[in-house]
Amino acid sequence: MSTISKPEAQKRIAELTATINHHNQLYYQEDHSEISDFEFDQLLEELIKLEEQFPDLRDKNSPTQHVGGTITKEFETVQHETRMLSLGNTYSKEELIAFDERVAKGLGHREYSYFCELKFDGVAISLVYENGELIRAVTRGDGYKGDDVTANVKTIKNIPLYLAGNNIPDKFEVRGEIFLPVKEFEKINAEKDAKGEALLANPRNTASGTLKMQDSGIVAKRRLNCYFYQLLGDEIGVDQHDHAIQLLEKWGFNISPTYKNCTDINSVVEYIESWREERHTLPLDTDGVVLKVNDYGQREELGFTAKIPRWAIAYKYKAESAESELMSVTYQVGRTGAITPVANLSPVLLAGTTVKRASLHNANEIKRLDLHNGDVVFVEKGGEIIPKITAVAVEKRKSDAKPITYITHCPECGTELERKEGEAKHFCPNTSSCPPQVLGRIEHFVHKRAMDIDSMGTERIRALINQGYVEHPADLYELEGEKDHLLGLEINADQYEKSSDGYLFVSLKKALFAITEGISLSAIDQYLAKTETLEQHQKLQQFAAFIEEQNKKVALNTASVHKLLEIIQRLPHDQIEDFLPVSAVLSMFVGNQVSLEELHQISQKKNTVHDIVLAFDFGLVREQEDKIKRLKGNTFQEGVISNMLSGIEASKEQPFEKVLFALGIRNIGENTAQLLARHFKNIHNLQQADTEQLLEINGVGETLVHSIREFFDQKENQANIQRLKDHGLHFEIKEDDLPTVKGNALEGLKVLASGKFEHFKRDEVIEAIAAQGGTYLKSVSKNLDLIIEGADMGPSKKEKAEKLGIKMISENEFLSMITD
Ligand SMILES: NC(=O)c1ccc[n+]([C@@H]2O[C@H](COP(=O)([O-])OP(=O)(O)OC[C@H]3O[C@@H](n4cnc5c(N)ncnc54)[C@H](O)[C@@H]3O)[C@@H](O)[C@H]2O)c1
Ligand SMILES: [Zn+2]
Repeated sequence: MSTISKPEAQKRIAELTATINHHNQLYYQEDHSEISDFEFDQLLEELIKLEEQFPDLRDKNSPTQHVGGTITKEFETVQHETRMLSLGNTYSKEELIAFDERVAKGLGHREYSYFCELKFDGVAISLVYENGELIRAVTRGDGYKGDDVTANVKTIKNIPLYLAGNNIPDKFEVRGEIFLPVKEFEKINAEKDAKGEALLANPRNTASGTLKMQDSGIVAKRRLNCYFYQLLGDEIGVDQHDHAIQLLEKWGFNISPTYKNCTDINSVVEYIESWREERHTLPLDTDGVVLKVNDYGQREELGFTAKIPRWAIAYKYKAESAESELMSVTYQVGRTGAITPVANLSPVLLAGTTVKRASLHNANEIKRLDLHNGDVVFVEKGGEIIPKITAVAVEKRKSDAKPITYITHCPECGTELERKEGEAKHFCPNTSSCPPQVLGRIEHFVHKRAMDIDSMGTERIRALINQGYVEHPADLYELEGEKDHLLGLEINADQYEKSSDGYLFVSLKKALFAITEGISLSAIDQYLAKTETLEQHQKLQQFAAFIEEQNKKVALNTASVHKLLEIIQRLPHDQIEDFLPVSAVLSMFVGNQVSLEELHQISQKKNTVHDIVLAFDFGLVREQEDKIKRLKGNTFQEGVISNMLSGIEASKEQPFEKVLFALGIRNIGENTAQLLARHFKNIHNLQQADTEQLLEINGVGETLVHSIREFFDQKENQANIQRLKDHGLHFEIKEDDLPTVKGNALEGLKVLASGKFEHFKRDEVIEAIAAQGGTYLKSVSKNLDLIIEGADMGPSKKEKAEKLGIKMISENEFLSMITD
């Protein structure tokens, strides 16, 4: 043990306490972390050790003495009947064995076994059931009392609201971990990315934030899930954990099938090892293994400390770290114009996947790391999905390595970048014609929920933008006239990439395909997959051996590869993993008609091979043309073009509310667009509305008023609306767009609507019921007169309604009732 004087210890304890409290507050209250779990656990461990060394310096409020969370003011506070504890944790096998020795000693060396489960990385929840019905769901809070989040938890599909079966105790409590499946998390982020919104950091924080939302409707959409791991109650009739888990399974609770009973610590270690990599295939994030003494009697003998049980411990997997080389920094322009620097790395294997890139977030991060070209860096994949660079091996830096300098101009459109006071990110201010920003606008416009134009995926839109066909949505309605030029236009899928200096690169795969003969794309794909972790020049060198294996035109193909290698040598150092400079490849095909330097320069201004070739007046023979064709991306074909054009034509029939949403006015979502469309009936009224009139509408606030003003104040927007109008889009409401009809079809009736509806949103059904003289009730009870049954109405609700003999009608029956 290190020697530290008492005053020093006192000072350090105060520091650690403040830091840990700060991170706890962030983690539990704000669903955000500034340091990794490992770093956090190390701080806590240091504090525990100091307090052990100087027991009289241990404050009863120390973070070592209570669980990290607290309750909030937003929910009702509920006292837990049994305290919700934390778990001790360790990252080392030695400590695991030490734990086992304490258990053995505590039990007087009698036989015992461990129940092993994965440690699910989500949010702890306690559910109380009475008479087979879920009556309360409470968060862990400070361990003694938590937040009542019942309404939110009830929206989680596989949490049973009612239990069916025999011998279910009148009252019991079950605990588990609410989580967001990784797939759902990725889906949410993909949607956010498409809208140019900030991405969520990880599934745990997202789950935690979701559970604390005030609107259960939004919670329901997030598709949370839950695994259960503990059963509590006076009359549950089991005295072993494995039996309790089996009971829970029988009663219909969701149990992760990954658990295992282990009779000694060695098989626990085997269990841990068997899941170290395999856990990445599970539907949720896990960060370790929890082992618990299986027998309840033995648990009681071992007891608890202030914060953790002595009969259980969590073994946590340390985030893996790997060494890699920084090849280059490229800059991505988001759909909102935000610039994100990306580190291109030599590929390394990390936590089950090959990593080639790491996010650098912003200029501050590059400064913080003091990144230089060619640096050897450490990458880590923690709770976050995208790997990050944690440090630089400065001692390995070459003496002539240049520091990375941040770009000053947008790599997409050349506009000078801006950075607002107090903001970390740089922005491209050219919202109207910077290609990724235009892309964001067009993608939003054609979206299913907006103008609903088919056959216009991201790549196709990008192609149309990059090649100057589309800048504003109104341009779409003029594509018909360009029909002939569209045929054969290159769709530059993922095969191109721009280097930090703006040079055009093409994928290695396409390049190898184009320079060789008789070797298929899929064979090249397989070769690249096999050599994934090699450095790029090794991939190229070993490709010669692969050519021999393929045994097709060996001499010719080998010569081509050598020539390519030689040409690449002559170009500047900039590298992008798995991409090659287009100029290098093209120069192999066009012979001496133009110099490599000239080609390279032009590739800085162009976005596709097609564009570059068009820039010269080459005299090419058939064979050369064929080679160039092999290098190009997919092109627009007849069928796609006609689908696209008829989709564009059909979109003219979209109602005003969809058009309004499609315009992409900031802060006008789908619902707001609908609200405004129905209220103002046409775009003219909306534009003329003064602040007061706008604020009168329920759901419209200052921010929205500002966005509306800002939008209409721009002349360009006015002009574009006019163009869209000229093309026949609807800028006023048609009366039959309105579903709410006044009448007395439900006079005096108590009505509930349940499930999903085709023609109504949640509050619209309620509105429609009220408009017909009915009273809306929230739950199924014998007071109800009528239930309108939507799709996917909860089975337990339905069963209860049937039992009570309440009349149920379908959405269509309801529609004809109110329109008669
Ligand atoms: N990065 C940060 O800033 C920061 C800040 C605070 C806390 N943290 C992290 O939060 C955790 C500490 O919080 P804690 O006190 O909740 O401890 P813990 O999360 O390590 O352990 C207790 C919790 O584990 C959960 N759990 C998951 N699977 C389980 C299973 N199979 N059986 C039993 N329980 C299971 C339960 O919700 C239980 O409440 C640590 O992982 C710590 O690194 C990080
Ligand atoms: Zn730009």
